[in-house]
Amino acid sequence: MKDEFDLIAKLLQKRPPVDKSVEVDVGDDAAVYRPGLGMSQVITCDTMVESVHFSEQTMAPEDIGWKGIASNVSDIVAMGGIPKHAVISLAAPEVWEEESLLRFYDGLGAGAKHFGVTILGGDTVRSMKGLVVTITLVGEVERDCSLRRSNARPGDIVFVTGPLGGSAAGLHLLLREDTSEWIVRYPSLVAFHQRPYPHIEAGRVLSTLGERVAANDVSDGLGREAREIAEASGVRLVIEPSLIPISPETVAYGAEIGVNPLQWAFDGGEDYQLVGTLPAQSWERLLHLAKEKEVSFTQIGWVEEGEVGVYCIDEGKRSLLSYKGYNHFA
Ligand SMILES: Nc1ncnc2c1ncn2[C@@H]1O[C@H](COP(=O)(O)OP(=O)(O)OP(=O)(O)O)[C@@H](O)[C@H]1O
Ligand SMILES: Cc1ncc(C[n+]2csc(CCOP(=O)(O)O)c2C)c(N)n1
Ligand SMILES: [Mg+2]
Ligand SMILES: [Mg+2]
Ligand SMILES: [Mg+2]
Repeated sequence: MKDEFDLIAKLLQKRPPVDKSVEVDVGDDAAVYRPGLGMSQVITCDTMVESVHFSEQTMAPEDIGWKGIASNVSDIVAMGGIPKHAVISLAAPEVWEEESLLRFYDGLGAGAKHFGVTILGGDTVRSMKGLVVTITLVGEVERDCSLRRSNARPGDIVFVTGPLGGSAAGLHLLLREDTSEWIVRYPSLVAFHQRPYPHIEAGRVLSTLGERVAANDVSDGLGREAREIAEASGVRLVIEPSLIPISPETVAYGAEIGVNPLQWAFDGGEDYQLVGTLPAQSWERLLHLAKEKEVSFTQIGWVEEGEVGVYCIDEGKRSLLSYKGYNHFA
């Protein structure tokens, strides 16, 4: 690369085309877009830091780009929204040469295309150590239809949208010294970690249901995300661990190395499924709509009155959840 501007020009060739809601595209001081009529705007940002969120051993440059988009899409999905436009802040050290940065943008562009996101700009600077990627994503949701963490009430059903713990199992496998032989045996675990697929339709089914729905995406582990719903709503969530969907390969890998896969589900994070609650009388209608949209919802528990928190139920006995989830500063 000749310089910063030459690099930006090359990176921009990797992004999907913009739609007609964009009034001013990349190339000016800021981008301008038109929000959908009658829609509320949703905005989120997430950062990925080398050695914290990924390393050379765990993710190829393309995977970092894909996962950066996916983790932001996941937060828009958790509000029931449609992801729309993103800006990308990139701080790259010298060791990240042009070829690797272009590969990072290949993954970013593929993710953006898959999730229907346009890239409207960003910022490119030098970092002294480690790659740092911050993505800001805007989306939209029908007015007053967003999925709030504070929406859970006693009597509701607690659900998740897909298997949990797979990403943490994949990370465990990728960090092994003898990783290559395990990758061949458990490819789906590597995919859970490197290529998460938040389900936009799952969030959309929930936000267009016309019901009171709470939701949170599982970035920090089921234990942490469920607790955030319990605390925001002032209720008790009761989870039956045997109902938590865990993929067969996650179970098999856990059994082989002597780890209870529930630990990955509760504490691992980065699964980017939803955990949420909704009134029990709407459950059958949700399942019917979900079938049409090819998304899955699994009941894992229910909401009760009582001391705020997350409880697990085992043979009829409730105990306070001991799993804490991922915490950057703990
Ligand atoms: N530095 C910050 N300044 C202002 N608000 C922040 C900051 N960091 C987090 N928040 C806000 O705090 C809330 C919780 O943030 P958190 O990052 O835990 O949520 P999340 O994005 O769902 O989780 P994750 O980052 O694990 O995906 C969000 O509403 C977020 O916007
Ligand atoms: C090399 C390496 N070591 C550890 C982890 C695990 N990890 C890092 S951040 C995070 C929570 C989600 O991030 P955030 O809360 O910032 O959205 C998790 C589970 C990883 N992915 N790669
Ligand atoms: Mg966040
Ligand atoms: Mg979130
Ligand atoms: Mg987090």
